[in-house]
Amino acid sequence: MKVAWAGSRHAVEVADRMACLVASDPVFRKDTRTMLSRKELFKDTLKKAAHAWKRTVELHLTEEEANLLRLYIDQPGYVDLHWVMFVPAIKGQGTEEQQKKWLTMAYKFQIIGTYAQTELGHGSNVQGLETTATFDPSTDEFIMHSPTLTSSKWWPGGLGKTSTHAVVYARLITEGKDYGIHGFIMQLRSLDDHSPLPGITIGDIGGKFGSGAYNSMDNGVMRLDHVRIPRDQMLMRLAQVTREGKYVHSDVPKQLLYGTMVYVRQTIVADASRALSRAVCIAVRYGAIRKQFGSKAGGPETQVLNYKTQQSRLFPFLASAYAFRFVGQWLKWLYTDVTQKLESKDFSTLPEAHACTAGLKSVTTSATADAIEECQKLCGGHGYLNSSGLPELFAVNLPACTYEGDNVVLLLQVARFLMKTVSQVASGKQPVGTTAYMGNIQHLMQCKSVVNTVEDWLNPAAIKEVFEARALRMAVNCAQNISKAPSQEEGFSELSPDLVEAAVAHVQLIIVTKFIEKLQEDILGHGVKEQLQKLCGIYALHLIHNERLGKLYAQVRPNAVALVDAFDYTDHYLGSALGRYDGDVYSALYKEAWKDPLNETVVPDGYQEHLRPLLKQQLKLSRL
Ligand SMILES: CCCCCCCC/C=C\CCCC(=O)SCCNC(=O)CCNC(=O)[C@H](O)C(C)(C)COP(=O)(O)OP(=O)(O)OC[C@H]1O[C@@H](n2cnc3c(N)ncnc32)[C@H](O)[C@@H]1OP(=O)(O)O
Ligand SMILES: Cc1cc2nc3c(=O)[nH]c(=O)nc-3n(C[C@H](O)[C@H](O)[C@H](O)COP(=O)(O)OP(=O)(O)OC[C@H]3O[C@@H](n4cnc5c(N)ncnc54)[C@H](O)[C@@H]3O)c2cc1C
Repeated sequence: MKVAWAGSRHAVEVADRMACLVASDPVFRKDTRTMLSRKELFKDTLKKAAHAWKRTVELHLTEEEANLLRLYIDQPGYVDLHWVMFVPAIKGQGTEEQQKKWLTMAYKFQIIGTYAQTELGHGSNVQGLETTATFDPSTDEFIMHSPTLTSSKWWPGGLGKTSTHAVVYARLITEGKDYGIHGFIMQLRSLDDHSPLPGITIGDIGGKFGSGAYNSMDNGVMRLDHVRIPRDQMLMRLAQVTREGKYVHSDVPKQLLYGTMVYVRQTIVADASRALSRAVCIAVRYGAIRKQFGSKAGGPETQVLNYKTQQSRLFPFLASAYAFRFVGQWLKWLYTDVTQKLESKDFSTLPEAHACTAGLKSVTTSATADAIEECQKLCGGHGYLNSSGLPELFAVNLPACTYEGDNVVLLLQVARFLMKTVSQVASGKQPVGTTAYMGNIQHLMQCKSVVNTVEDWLNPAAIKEVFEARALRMAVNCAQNISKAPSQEEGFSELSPDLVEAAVAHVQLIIVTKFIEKLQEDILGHGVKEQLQKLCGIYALHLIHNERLGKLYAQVRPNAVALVDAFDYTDHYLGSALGRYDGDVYSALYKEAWKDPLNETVVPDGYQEHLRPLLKQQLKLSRL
């Protein structure tokens, strides 16, 4: 099962090696992280990042190994933005010459970069950004400026205190005309003393939800006051400004400006499955250790994992973790495929790649955030302790519903793609890829489900048909209602809640389909495929019909702990007293409690000033 989860034996081996490297290095300790002040936490993040880079160089780690090392360190920081957004933005939007110049420095960490798109006033509406980049032909420079308070860059990770450079998104103005949003490479801080360059006001935007968690990241604010940069720092793969100030568009679609977001959304699906699997791992393992109530005859107490209510709340998450993992692996393939096509100037699959990444990012991150919260409840009181690992896991993953595109905004993008496809089907065009099922419109609009029993839910063809019919009928229904509205725009707006539901149904169909396709591969190991079939059935059935699932849960229960062990997480990475591999939960909780700074003294600070006088006064009064 470990191989099925990781994707290959090689993937299991590399992941194990990197996880152990992190777990055995004292610099990467994280058990007291939630007790650090913001300043201590930030410094700790800088230390870990520098140490990780040192180890990467010393051990000549490959890119795959270095990425895993960073993952297992498990502490958001500026390096994430550098590798996940700054470097890909230059790769996707820079010319070959620009890539050579900037990536050479970025790969050696001679510069640290971030992705500065969002502003105080606009995040979702990228076309509404206000920062300007005005070309000055007299000096061959762009003047980068924040004309209003709301144009202040706001949120970019690493911007607050760390980044020396950024890809800054701004409205390009040349020859008096506004050509809309483009990317520019800007140096922000001195490479000698790290002070902001003239005209740049920069800082951190302040503390965020939860202790520890995303507070390790210095999300930043930046104002620009007529800062000049050379013309060749405009990212020029999509469009160029000539020496004379002429705007020239390349023969690539302008949507490639959003390419970095497509890339990151794809990686976020993998992050979501990992976060969900961690929460499920904690809740399942703890559920096997925790016992409450016994039989009336005074027999042994029951493992809480044996309660049917616990299973019906928890096993759909276990199934979802596997479902998201497999769809994430497929999405990575889709992204690689579309990138190769783009390189040979085939842009035909770009809309589908956008819809798939946007939709899967939305559905998986929303489900994951909800599931982590529920896992906290599934662990009872102890789940609420920081030492359970769940509060921090929740706080770190909750913003994934917002960053890289608010989930509802992205689902509306999927809906727009679906409405277009429905109208193309109506005019006789055969849909392809993940919308190919829409071509079967006659049958799917009328067919009746053959699913009656739990066993039917293990029949892939039956499952697929149910999901296809549901998704298609919801999409067609929306399209018909939009066509009755006074205008397409008004109809879309009025029906947006239904459109979001139709988009979710389409995305769930993709997830179910990819799970089924996974089951058609050669899967080694005794009983592995059978367990995965049951999980696939649970994933599909819990979305459609919450009844009849008990039988499947009972079949999964004997292997529940093994199914979470297959995630192959070290105790260091899981970071949970409740989810420990050895099950020694109570000693761990007890030990963790004593690490809290409040326990450094037996009598707390503040006793002399506030507690003692109060108690003495009350004592005096009671004696009167
Ligand atoms: C423990 C450590 C973990 C490490 C993990 C690290 C990860 C990093 C962590 C955090 C980083 C977070 C970084 C950020 O958040 S960066 C900022 C991200 N911002 C957004 O995502 C903004 C969302 N908004 C948008 O994407 C767009 O504005 C929009 C909603 C898509 C609307 O755009 P616009 O107004 O231009 O467009 P239209 O709706 O009119 O669409 C025009 C056509 O373009 C097509 N389109 C839109 N987007 C794309 C795309 N990305 N790719 C391809 N095509 C796209 C759209 O479908 C329209 O096409 P049509 O044919 O219908 O005209
Ligand atoms: C932790 C974190 C890290 C981030 N890192 C970065 C970074 O490194 N670089 C960067 O540039 N940005 C970053 N961001 C910003 C992030 O990308 C934006 O916050 C995100 O895109 C959402 O935009 P918004 O904040 O403008 O939300 P808003 O658009 O203001 O959303 C507010 C509400 O309005 C709704 N809404 C908005 N538009 C519509 C619509 N058309 N139809 C229906 N409902 C709508 C949304 O669903 C939401 O409920 C980060 C954000 C967070 C939280």
